[in-house]
Amino acid sequence: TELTNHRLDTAGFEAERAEILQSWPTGTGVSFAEAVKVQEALPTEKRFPVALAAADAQGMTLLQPRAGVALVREHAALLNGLSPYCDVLPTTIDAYTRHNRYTEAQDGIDRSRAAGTSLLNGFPAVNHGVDGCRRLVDAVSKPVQVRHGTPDARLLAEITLAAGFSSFEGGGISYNIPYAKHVPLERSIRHWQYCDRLVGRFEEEGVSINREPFGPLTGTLVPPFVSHVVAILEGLLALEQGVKCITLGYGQAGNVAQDIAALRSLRRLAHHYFLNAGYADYKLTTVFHQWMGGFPADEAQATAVICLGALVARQARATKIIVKTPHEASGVPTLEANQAGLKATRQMVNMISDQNRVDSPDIQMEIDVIEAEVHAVMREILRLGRGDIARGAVAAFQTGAMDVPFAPARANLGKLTPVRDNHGAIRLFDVGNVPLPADVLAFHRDKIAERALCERREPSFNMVVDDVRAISASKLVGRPA
Ligand SMILES: CCC[C@H]1O[C@@H](n2cnc3c(N)ncnc32)[C@H](O)[C@@H]1O
Repeated sequence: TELTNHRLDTAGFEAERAEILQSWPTGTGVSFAEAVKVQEALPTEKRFPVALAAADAQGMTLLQPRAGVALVREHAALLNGLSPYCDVLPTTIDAYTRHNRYTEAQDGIDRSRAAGTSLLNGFPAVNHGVDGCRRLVDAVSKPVQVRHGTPDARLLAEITLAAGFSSFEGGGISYNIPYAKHVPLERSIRHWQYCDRLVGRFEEEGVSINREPFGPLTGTLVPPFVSHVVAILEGLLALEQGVKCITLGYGQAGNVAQDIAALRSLRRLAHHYFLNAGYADYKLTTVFHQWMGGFPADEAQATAVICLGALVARQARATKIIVKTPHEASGVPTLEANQAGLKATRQMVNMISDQNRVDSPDIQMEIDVIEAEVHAVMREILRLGRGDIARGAVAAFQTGAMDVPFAPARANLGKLTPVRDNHGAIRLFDVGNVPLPADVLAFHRDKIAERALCERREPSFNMVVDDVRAISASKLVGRPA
């Protein structure tokens, strides 16, 4: 049946559920009635929606690391090592599981056991099953979220939610375009309607589960409007399936005014589109991801990047920060490196929290530009989808009206090309087929011309390449050698 943005019907959902739970042996351990009981038994200090609502009400910013290792006991020990330095916990899922390659994940578990150390780049939750995941949730003392990159996360959602995880990251666009190559967008959006419907079913039983679309996308010079449109679409798709607790995200790009503007505009735009679509019964929070691009290998320099992200997130009053580590350039961080990133972030957040928010004309100008861009693209999506945003999203990626820079997916056109301006803000070197208004295009052109003049070189793809490498080379703008 054709993809539409309508709540999945019960019969269809149940039929699909039976099929999903048969797709791997651990699926047979899932019972929805039992899952509701496990969720109901969670103490409030282990509920993600409660932590988010409290932080939002008090204007606090929660710290969350990423972390995931192969075996239950080691992963629990890792999370308990991080817990004193953060407010909410992750469980980063391994790459095999993200592509439903559970046989290889099992092999990774067996080899990790034999080696006495994790040989996977995350926690293989599907293979550990409900029992293993419940042991993990019982072993920690803070809310735990599933963080991954899975186009088909249906079984992962069933197992982890049945075990007491109370937040689930991802979406049908944000976990396809940056994470997959050959998965049709219709398919991943449809799979995530299932995940959102499952969360909606928990909500109907009085159990709230947080959903967090993946904001940063490719994390490489992504213009704020591009990630905002995906976030808003995935928020709308989730609301239609009965999700009530939504966190929308944004990945730090580097220019302080633009990043603050991006986070503030994200909240306003989301409410605008959610309310316009007729939803009112939801809780919205925001998450700021510290720099997602290339990191300096030097740990002191990497810590500076982490601190810049902490400052901006707190200035923008993000509800949550995803914290990086000084090992970002090398791979899966050690416990100590992860703790270091959290401690530096906490120090910065504390020092900023007592201060008033900085405001500047730059911030409002960036907000105006982002809002004009988001409205232009959302209008096109609604036109292409004849009012249906699921169909409109698919069509927009086909025409290039939506286009994520440096994305691997075949579903993505890849014509839009970003570049930094003279102050490091993300501008458009090539707008591709994105239908932006003429005055906005002129704004981008002028800002890039300013840099070209200053660097005495023509705007070119060399600037883009220089920018992609700049922060690893301890700069923001990729100045010519
Ligand atoms: C959004 C995903 C990219 C980020 O996710 C981090 N990441 C991936 N896997 C793990 C892991 N197993 N433990 C701690 N961090 C991890 C990377 O470093 C990067 O920052």
